[in-house]
Amino acid sequence: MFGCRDLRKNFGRRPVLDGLDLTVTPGRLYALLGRNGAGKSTALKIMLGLLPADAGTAYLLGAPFQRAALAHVGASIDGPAFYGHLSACDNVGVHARLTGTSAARVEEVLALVGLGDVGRAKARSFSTGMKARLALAIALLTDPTVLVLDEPQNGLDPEGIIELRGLLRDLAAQGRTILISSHQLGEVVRLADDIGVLAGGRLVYEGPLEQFASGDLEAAYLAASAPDAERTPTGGAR
Ligand SMILES: Nc1ncnc2c1ncn2[C@@H]1O[C@H](COP(=O)(O)OP(=O)(O)OP(=O)(O)O)[C@@H](O)[C@H]1O
Repeated sequence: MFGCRDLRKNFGRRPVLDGLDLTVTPGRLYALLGRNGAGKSTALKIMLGLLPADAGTAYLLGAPFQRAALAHVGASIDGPAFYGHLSACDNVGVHARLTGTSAARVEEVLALVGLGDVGRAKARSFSTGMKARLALAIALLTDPTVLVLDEPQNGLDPEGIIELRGLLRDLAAQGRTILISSHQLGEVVRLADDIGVLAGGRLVYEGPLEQFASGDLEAAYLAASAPDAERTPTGGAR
């Protein structure tokens, strides 16, 4: 299992995560949704061991989190970080050397994310969307079974979003476990199988996207994700 149970995290006196339970099903694309500042990045960082929790348990590969399991995880959190003076190829190459991945795989992932033709160009010349693709290439480098992407659609144009959707759908169809975050339901509606809506430090809904609301999805999301919404469990909500 990939997910967490009763995760709690305060920054100062402010609870950001307040008993978060989350479960990502292999082979299904899970989008963690929540407004700006809801705690999505915090949750992802704790689940990847980048930030300590105050309480609760993160699970990776079916067991409580252990650093060694990260060898099976590809992630892009907190936006792309690159060496601007290096080419796309060399940026991915740095990670390839660190992870013992072949040079052939570097070319392969660059092609996979649509950067095959610009591999020699310096990363600092890249648009936001190209940088997002480069971050994805690095995340995919080790052919991970678990993929975690913080707001992967940020900066992508409509064509890029369609390509990302195809790529992530293919990866999910191969049985991989995929968790992405987003603050906009509209962005994930055509991408996710399952969603978790984070508000008030916990999930107010977790389950199949199509069961989230019968009518206006956006209105339902805005109501569910409002920080001051009344937290009364209904239907599939928790
Ligand atoms: N290291 C930190 N120290 C103090 N406060 C923090 C820290 N990291 C995050 N926060 C606060 O915790 C809250 C949740 O932040 P987080 O980045 O997890 O939200 P998010 O849902 O990912 O938001 P966004 O959609 O804007 O990326 C915010 O109020 C943020 O200011």
